[in-house]
Amino acid sequence: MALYVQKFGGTSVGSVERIKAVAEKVKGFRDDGHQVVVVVSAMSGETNRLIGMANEINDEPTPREMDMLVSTGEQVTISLLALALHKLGVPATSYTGSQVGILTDSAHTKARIQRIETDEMRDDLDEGKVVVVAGFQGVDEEGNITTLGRGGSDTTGVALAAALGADECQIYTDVDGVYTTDPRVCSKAQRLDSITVEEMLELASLGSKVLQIRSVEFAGKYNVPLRVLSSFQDGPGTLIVAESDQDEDSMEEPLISGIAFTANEAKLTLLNTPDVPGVASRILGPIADANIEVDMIVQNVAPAGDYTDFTFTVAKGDYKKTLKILEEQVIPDLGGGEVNGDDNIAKVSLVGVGMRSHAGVASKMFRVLADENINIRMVSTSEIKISVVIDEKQMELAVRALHTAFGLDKSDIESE
Ligand SMILES: Nc1ncnc2c1ncn2[C@@H]1O[C@H](COP(=O)(O)OP(=O)(O)O)[C@@H](O)[C@H]1O
Ligand SMILES: N[C@@H](CC(=O)OP(=O)(O)O)C(=O)O
Repeated sequence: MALYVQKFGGTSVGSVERIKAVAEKVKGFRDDGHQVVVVVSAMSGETNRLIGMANEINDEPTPREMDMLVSTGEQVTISLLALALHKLGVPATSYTGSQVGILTDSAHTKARIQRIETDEMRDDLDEGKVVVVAGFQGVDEEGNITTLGRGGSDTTGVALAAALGADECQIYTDVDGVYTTDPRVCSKAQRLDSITVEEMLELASLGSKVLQIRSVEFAGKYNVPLRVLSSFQDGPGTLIVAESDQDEDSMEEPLISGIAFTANEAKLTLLNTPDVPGVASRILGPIADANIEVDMIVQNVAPAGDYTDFTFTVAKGDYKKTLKILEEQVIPDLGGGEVNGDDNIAKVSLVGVGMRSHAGVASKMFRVLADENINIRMVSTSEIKISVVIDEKQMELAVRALHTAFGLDKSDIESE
């Protein structure tokens, strides 16, 4: 007998028929003698619908009320799934995050889990019940409902699996695993049997939507066996593994494991800023004070005592606010300069632990993009990733060209 935490995403519970299909799947595991805790998201589109209504009423909604509102999406699906399980003769009880004891800090809309009470879940499991938990939500010390950030049900799933010491956390979604890149953009993308925690962290943080980054962090930190699978077809999915657990066959790692991309950033350049100590902090300080996260940063080298350009990226949603801070606070403070902004950019990233031991990945990447006439505007690297910023309209072309050039296309692998 194993204990599984199974998380079903929005598409997997997107209709009454699909909820019934999830109930059948869960019943199958229980009939095989396993204990199951199910975490569900809201029906696909529901969270956006709720946010849209709030924005129609108030364009600056308070985070506490937003959490109160958006947490209702998951309350619908937990009860419907419990009812579907009852209909199949399976005893099941549904719980909101607050009822099940998912305690978080008070950072509304991006709360972090601090503690999970497991006693009630364990009692239910021991009584042979399926436990159905609302993903994406928790409760703070004062009893306020909180949410964990978009895509947060993945994190609920992995956190519950860690707290319960589950044998595996299974993330059921609308693709049958983690692919070399988003299969919706590149039809030649192929499913990976396994991927390391580190690589998955990079892919998630660089835009691959398949897992929320914090769920991967949790899995790494608490050693939770984590698998991504399809809700709609059987198959082994993709196992997220610690690097040391990779099997012998994969010792000769591929150079690149995956390609991530996002069009969700904007670029800002301060031209003609004085090149003296302290300037970077005077530019980025007010931005940090406004709680805006900065991603890539590039400062041009200037001759001593001269002027320089300073470029950085922020989330597209923070673009206008950042522009305003630069124009109204930073430029007057620096006593000069000019702002240049662009929110039609995309970031494309190659990720792979194999990069550590191979030179020349960046130069090959740049050559492939040059051959496609794609201009690179910014570059950033780490030990296992290279990211470039390019024009948004060339994003998909870049992803496909790089996918082919780095030997990731389906036909390349199949013919090996
Ligand atoms: N490398 C990747 N592998 C698999 N899917 C990816 C990848 N990058 C992006 N995706 C996208 O992630 C989607 C699944 O995530 P999401 O829509 O959040 O699912 P859910 O609603 O089940 O949580 C897929 O439909 C796919 O388009
Ligand atoms: N419903 C929430 C939480 C979530 O995780 O959804 P999904 O599993 O469909 O990505 C959201 O839309 O962000």
